[in-house]
Amino acid sequence: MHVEAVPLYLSEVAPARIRGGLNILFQLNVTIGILFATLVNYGANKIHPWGWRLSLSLGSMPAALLILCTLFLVDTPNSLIERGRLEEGRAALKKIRGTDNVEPEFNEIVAASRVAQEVKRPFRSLLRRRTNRPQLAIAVLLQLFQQVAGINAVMFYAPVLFNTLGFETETSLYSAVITGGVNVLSTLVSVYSVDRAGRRMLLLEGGAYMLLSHMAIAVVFRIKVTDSSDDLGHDWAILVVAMVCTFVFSFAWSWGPLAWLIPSETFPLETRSVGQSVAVCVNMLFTFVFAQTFLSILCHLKYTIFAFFSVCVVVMSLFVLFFLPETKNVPIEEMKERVWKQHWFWKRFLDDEDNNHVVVNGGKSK
Ligand SMILES: OC[C@H]1O[C@](O)(CO)[C@@H](O)[C@@H]1O
Repeated sequence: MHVEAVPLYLSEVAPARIRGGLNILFQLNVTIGILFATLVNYGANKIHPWGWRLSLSLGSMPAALLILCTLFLVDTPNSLIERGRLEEGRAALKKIRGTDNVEPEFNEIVAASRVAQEVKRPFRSLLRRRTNRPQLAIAVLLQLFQQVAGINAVMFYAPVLFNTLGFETETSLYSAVITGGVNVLSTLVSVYSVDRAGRRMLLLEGGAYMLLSHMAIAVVFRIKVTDSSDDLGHDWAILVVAMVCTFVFSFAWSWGPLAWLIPSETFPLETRSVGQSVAVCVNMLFTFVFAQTFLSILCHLKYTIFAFFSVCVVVMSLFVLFFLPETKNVPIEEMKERVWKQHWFWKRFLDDEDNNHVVVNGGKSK
């Protein structure tokens, strides 16, 4: 529930010019959580025989903190207005913008909420109406791509992977702490640059480095890991660790945070919550599938799994190049006019909708 609600909440309250950076604070906290968990595992590994109990139970701490902090949150103006609480919505908008001059934005949200109220079944509308296809396709594909790029092969199994490269258990856990630290630092890069460089640029650049690192790992495994020995040798193992860090570094400034940010800012109000839920569902489904299958896939496919990740990165980068519109600095309720209706491919879905209105309204276009 938090994964669905937090990116949406952040995108709705943020002013357009810093929306990306603010939204990415969500993923930053995910990465801090992962680092924290890895550090706990590193320490708990030394406590016999009950260290694992400590590892598991400490997971409740961030959950408790989340519940506590949620008590202090106010509703977003968009949500208040959508539920008909106009004056409260206006007051919330003034409060979060720090100015009384909010009428233009208030009117935009009111207009969006009128359209939203006409949609009685958002989930059905999301799946059936052509006009929702662009956002739905992008949300689903970004989540799918984020996972097939191989991040959780690394995040979940880094210690096992490093172990198979010949590192001791302790060194493997330590290496996982390093990748966790790289993950946090690089997400900070994204917070800083997403509203300057734009979403497309980060995804394309990140993709290039991810490709490079996957290919390098595939080549090293191909050359050095044979059936008779799984031990790479010190220098090669260090090279692989460096490439894993490069991969995590480039993922964390690009696909990691942006697969959450973009769906949360592109859906119109009427399908925003349900669209984000679909995105979360796809992400969790593929995370689960990877968690369950990666080790046996690695045993069977060996180095070719990294070749597979490389192909995925090429496909997802081509998708960004041709099909992902830039949403930097565009106010969230203006996406339809300024983004979708201008895009060479996706605009046909909205043109059809306008034509339908003309027919339905007997020639009176809305
Ligand atoms: O930081 C890496 C983590 O981020 C996610 O992609 C979520 O955005 C997880 O699937 C992964 O474990």
